[in-house]
Amino acid sequence: MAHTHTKRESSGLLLLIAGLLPLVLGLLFTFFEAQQNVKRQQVAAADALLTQTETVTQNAWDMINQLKQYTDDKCVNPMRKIQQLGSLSAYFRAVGTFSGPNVTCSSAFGRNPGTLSQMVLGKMPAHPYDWMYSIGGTYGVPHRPAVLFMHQLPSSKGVYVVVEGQYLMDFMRAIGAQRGYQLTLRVNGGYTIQTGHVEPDDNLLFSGSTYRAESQRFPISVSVTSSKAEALKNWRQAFFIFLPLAIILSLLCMLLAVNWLKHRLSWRDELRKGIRNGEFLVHYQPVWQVEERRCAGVEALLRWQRHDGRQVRPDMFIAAAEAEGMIIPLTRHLLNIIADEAQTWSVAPGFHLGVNVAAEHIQHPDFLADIRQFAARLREKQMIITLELTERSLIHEGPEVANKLATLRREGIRVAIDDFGTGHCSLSYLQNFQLDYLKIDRGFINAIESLEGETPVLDAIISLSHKLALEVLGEGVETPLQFEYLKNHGVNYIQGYLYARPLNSAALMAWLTKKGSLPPGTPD
Ligand SMILES: Nc1nc2c(ncn2[C@@H]2O[C@H](COP(=O)(O)O[C@H]3[C@@H](O)[C@H](n4cnc5c(=O)[nH]c(N)nc54)O[C@@H]3COP(=O)(O)O)[C@@H](O)[C@H]2O)c(=O)[nH]1
Repeated sequence: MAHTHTKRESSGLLLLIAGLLPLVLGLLFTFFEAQQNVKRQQVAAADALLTQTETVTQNAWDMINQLKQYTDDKCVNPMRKIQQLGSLSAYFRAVGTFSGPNVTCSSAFGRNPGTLSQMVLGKMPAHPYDWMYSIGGTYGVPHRPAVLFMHQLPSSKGVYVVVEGQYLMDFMRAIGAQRGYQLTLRVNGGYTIQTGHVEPDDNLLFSGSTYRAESQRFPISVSVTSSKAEALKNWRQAFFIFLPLAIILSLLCMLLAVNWLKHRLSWRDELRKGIRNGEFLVHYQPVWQVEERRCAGVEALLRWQRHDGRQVRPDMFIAAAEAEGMIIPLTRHLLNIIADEAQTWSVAPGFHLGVNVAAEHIQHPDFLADIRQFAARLREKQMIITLELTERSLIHEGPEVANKLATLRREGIRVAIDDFGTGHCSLSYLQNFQLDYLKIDRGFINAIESLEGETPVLDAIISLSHKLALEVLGEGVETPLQFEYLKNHGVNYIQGYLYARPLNSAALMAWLTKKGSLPPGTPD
């Protein structure tokens, strides 16, 4: 009951995860996408501002070039020309000439209006030759920023241009207004011209961010700061575009989960029903003993014949039984069938009976009891029971498994390692566990191509088995060549279609009488 309850809970959890996962992934995806989008927009805004400022800057330097011819004049003849240049050109607040600390000619204020420091409302930075600098205001327009361009000769005379900050600020506002950006522009480390305002953030998830960029041509740096609201808006847009897809994905995942659960449940139910209705059969595949030239015993292999006549492949239903926690009931059922059928057999004492045991069963507390009960039912027949384990069985709970196997071995049960070479078993396991047989997987047998040919892995496995004093069995032997090769290399047992296919109990008895002592490959 508790088991069913837990299963129901885990099914519910799976459905919940399947439904929520696409939504959560969608949230994360749109969150990062929105951040990238904000960044892309900031980069575009910063690029636009830099480009525009560079254009204005280039115009200012062109103007400086035009003004250079008036550097040495006393502002008598060029006055009109300078006034024209200053008032007719776009962007400029004033242009003029200077000599030492004094302005000699100004397009805005005429001849000798004052000093350069008075013009820029502060101390003039000491820069030689050509330089540019952003300032907070000028004598005529104290509260509006500007950018000052100076060309100064070694004689301390020179020409200047004051670019009107309003042009730049109008442009900055145009770029930033739509997205609520705060933009800054700074020339040569001077005054920071700023438009827009962004409140500082207190939200960790959605916060504003600042992108900074610099001109490659001039000492101009700009920054674009986005607000939390912009980040949220971008995320909302991305999420609503993604939402329908996320809902479809959620439904799809839930559908897949439901299907998977149904399939899973049906495997478990079907296996239970199969056991109840006696749909499982056991076939026995004979094993040839090379030295004694006779059938040494059989390996029991489970078969599932559905009531509608369909056969389910053992590798499929065994894997499903293992996945669904049904392998132990199924193996107990198998042991019961074998014990029932073996009562009718007439075999010599010492006849081998191999049974496949799953890793989960070995780790179960009832494992010893299950095997002992099985052995007790066969005691009269004096058969040798061999438990066939895969390498996987040895890896988990190693010492506990080793103890259980050692106990059973003391009671006359033998242990074989099955499908050797296909698992991930370290060779040390072969020493640590007390084993009797090593069954070489048929993949290695298939590699045999000629009697003289080299099959290095197979040869190494055979020689390893000999060194460890394990008896060795070749599985899946299908050709006389494979048989000869294995025989020549000291393999003790042969199992495969060359000798016999798996047979039901009655067919096995008939086969033993007729062919039990004929070597593999003898025609019918
Ligand atoms: N835990 C349990 N596992 C079991 C049980 N019964 C079977 N199995 C495992 O299922 C896998 C598939 O088994 P099956 O389809 O029965 O195949 C066996 C033989 O029929 C096949 N075989 C034997 N000789 C040949 C051959 O010459 N050629 C060829 N192509 N196939 C051959 O090999 C399988 C025997 O495998 P093994 O157990 O490794 O000796 C398989 O992994 C079974 O172990 C069960 O009751 N419990």
